[in-house]
Amino acid sequence: MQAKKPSESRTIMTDMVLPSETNPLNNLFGGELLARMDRAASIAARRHSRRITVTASVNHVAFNQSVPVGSVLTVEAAVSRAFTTSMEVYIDVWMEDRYNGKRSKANEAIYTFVAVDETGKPTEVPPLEPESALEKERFDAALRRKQLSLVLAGKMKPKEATELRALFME
Ligand SMILES: CCCCCCCCCCCCCCCC(=O)SCCNC(=O)CCNC(=O)[C@H](O)C(C)(C)COP(=O)(O)OP(=O)(O)OC[C@H]1O[C@@H](n2cnc3c(N)ncnc32)[C@H](O)[C@@H]1OP(=O)(O)O
Repeated sequence: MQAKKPSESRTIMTDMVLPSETNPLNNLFGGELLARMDRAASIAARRHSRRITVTASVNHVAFNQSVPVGSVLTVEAAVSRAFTTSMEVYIDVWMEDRYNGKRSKANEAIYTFVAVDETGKPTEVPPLEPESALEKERFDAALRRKQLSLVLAGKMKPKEATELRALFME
């Protein structure tokens, strides 16, 4: 299968924060943000694989900054590494200040998607070829994150997580 670049899966969704999506402090619900990220990441995984994709795990989410009602939020997702049937998707969330238009990083998350056929059976995806320094950095660390996710899910024995263990031996 021919390798693809992260730019081929990059998905950018911009939308505003409505009052119905906020908590009593008038900030965006965490669950609403997770759903927006899932939608963008799912499209990125589909653009990379051209297959049906399912969310296998949410590996990392950091709510660094609250997002007030009325904010304009941009969710940017791209495949950061493809394995055999799974893809890691890195999501950056940017917030635009409603008064001065200044853009700041509001959130970051990493999701894992698996490409499946019509029967739900995992199916192979094209490899990923990172280009920029940031894409290469995310690509390199993705294997350790996959191993951590599998260990936490009870799908891999810690002693088999060679690259992850090496991180703690340095
Ligand atoms: C084109 C443009 C227009 C597109 C326009 C479309 C718009 C579209 C909008 C849709 C809007 C939103 C859509 C969201 C998508 C859902 O929300 S999907 C619903 C939620 N997710 C699910 O229901 C998934 C349920 N789980 C499953 O089906 C199975 O567990 C899975 C994920 C297929 C994995 O099955 P399995 O038996 O564990 O398979 P296995 O062969 O062991 O593992 C397969 C791969 O998954 C990896 N894996 C399994 N578990 C984990 C884990 N916990 N952590 C990391 N990796 C894991 C394995 O390592 C393996 O990776 P590879 O080494 O092959 O790369």
